[in-house]
Amino acid sequence: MKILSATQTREADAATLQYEEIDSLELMERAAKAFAGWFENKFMPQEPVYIFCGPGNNGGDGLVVARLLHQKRYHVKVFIVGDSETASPDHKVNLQRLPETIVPQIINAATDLPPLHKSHSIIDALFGTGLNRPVTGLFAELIDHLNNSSACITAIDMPSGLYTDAQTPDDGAIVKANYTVSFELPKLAFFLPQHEQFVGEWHVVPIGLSPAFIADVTTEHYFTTINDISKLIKPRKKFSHKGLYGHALLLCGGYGKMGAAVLAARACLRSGVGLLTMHVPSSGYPILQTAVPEAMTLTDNNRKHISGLPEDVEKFSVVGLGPGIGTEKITKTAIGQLLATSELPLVIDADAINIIASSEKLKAQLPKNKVIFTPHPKEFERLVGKSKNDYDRLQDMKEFCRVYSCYICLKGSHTAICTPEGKLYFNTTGNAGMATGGTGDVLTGVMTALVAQGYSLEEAAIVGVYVHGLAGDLALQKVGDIAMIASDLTDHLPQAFMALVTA
Ligand SMILES: NC(=O)C1=CN([C@@H]2O[C@H](COP(=O)(O)OP(=O)(O)OC[C@H]3O[C@@H](n4cnc5c(N)ncnc54)[C@H](O)[C@@H]3O)[C@@H](O)[C@H]2O)[C@H](O)CC1
Ligand SMILES: [K+]
Repeated sequence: MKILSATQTREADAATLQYEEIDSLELMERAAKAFAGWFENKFMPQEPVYIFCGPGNNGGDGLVVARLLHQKRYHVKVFIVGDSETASPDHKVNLQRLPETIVPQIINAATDLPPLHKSHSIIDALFGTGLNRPVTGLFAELIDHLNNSSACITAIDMPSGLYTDAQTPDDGAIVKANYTVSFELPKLAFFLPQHEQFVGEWHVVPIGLSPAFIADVTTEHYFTTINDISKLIKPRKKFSHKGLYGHALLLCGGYGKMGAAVLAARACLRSGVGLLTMHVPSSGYPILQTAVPEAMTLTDNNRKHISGLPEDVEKFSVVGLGPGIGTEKITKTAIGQLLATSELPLVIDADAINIIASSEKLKAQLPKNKVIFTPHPKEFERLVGKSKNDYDRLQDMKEFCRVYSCYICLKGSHTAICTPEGKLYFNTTGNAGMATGGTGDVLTGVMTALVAQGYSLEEAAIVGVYVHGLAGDLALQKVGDIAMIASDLTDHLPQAFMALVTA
């Protein structure tokens, strides 16, 4: 699904009015109704609701929400900041439509700020996608007041003060919402880790923005949904044999880190690969043969580290490398040999990323359009460099993928997948329980298996990340986030793939 910019959201808004021949008041009513529906499911009518409205249509939404919640017997108080003479037309109309029993309180100075209590439920309707400068002055004082209270804050569309799709200047105040309920599509800002404290838990409610407009609009930014991903899943053929599903090679493991190889191998096998060969340091032989009997195991000449490659590397469909391998010189030499002699697609993780990051020569040897990197933020920094903020990091990632014609999956709460053309997909599965050792090794195994089966690199990257997170979400229901370990993900891959096939 597409992520629209603030400008495109406004255009979608206008297109919807035109196609549906409705006026903007009706769309505002729809948006507020969708928000109020969400709110009623979350908060009981007994709790006093304080709604803070700004001068634009976000404030207008707040006024409609006040009317709708009042009808549902919520105890609503409305606060309007500044001069309502300069408010947007739809804001003004909905101010008139408030029931007589709701008398808005005007905030003209800091002394007008109401005391707040943790039993209050706050709705932030100050600014939405129309924010066009950092929030300062009285608005900023109000935002500080809200942030310093212990009341629960729900933002309409955007946490006020946060730019929708660009870096917010440092001098602007931003609401720290517990929940953000946004209209139709999530905003780019929601996917960036630096905004977690402002956006809180985000939800999207549909308001019927024109599907035709959304289908036509061009963007580089996408988020993945179960429908997008299930369409990409390749059904198994009836007259199947293992030769149809590729032969993967995993170069993984080191002395004391053979578990990484086991995790990657099991995940690879649970993701549909036809055949799997492991190449591990020789001390890993009994471990792999015992722990993963389905995989074939080749041993390196070195006992502790990978120092070379198997013969006939070209017979494999894909190589996954990195988990547990360390950064010894001999291992670096082996990777150099792989890059110099093979044109196979590669899934590169962990210390293989660190090794490549440390050498311009190796970077220059990366085969074009054949590499997926799966770094966590530290590995990303070594590979691509340090970025000033999350937006710059997206630009830096696009630039790196363009220069080296590669794919990057930057792992995080919303893993970002970048293509050589600069397309960015944000993943929507996964949870904090997955922040534990070995889950990255599982991802390497999953993605390697998908490439082996003939998924394009773009498909393997977005499907792999999605199914890995979905396995984590399914595991969450059984073991919770605190006790979750990487093997729980592998154990839930079958259920995750089944969910995608039947979606
Ligand atoms: N398509 C949709 O999703 C719909 C969205 N709706 C809601 O409308 C807002 C956007 O409304 P808009 O009037 O364009 O902008 P805002 O309310 O966010 O604010 C504009 C208002 O505020 C002034 N302003 C901007 N920045 C600042 C600042 N830093 N300090 C002070 N004042 C500022 C600006 O000059 C304007 O006066 C969207 O988020 C939704 O909530 C519709 O209701 C339904 C369709
Ligand atoms: K808001």
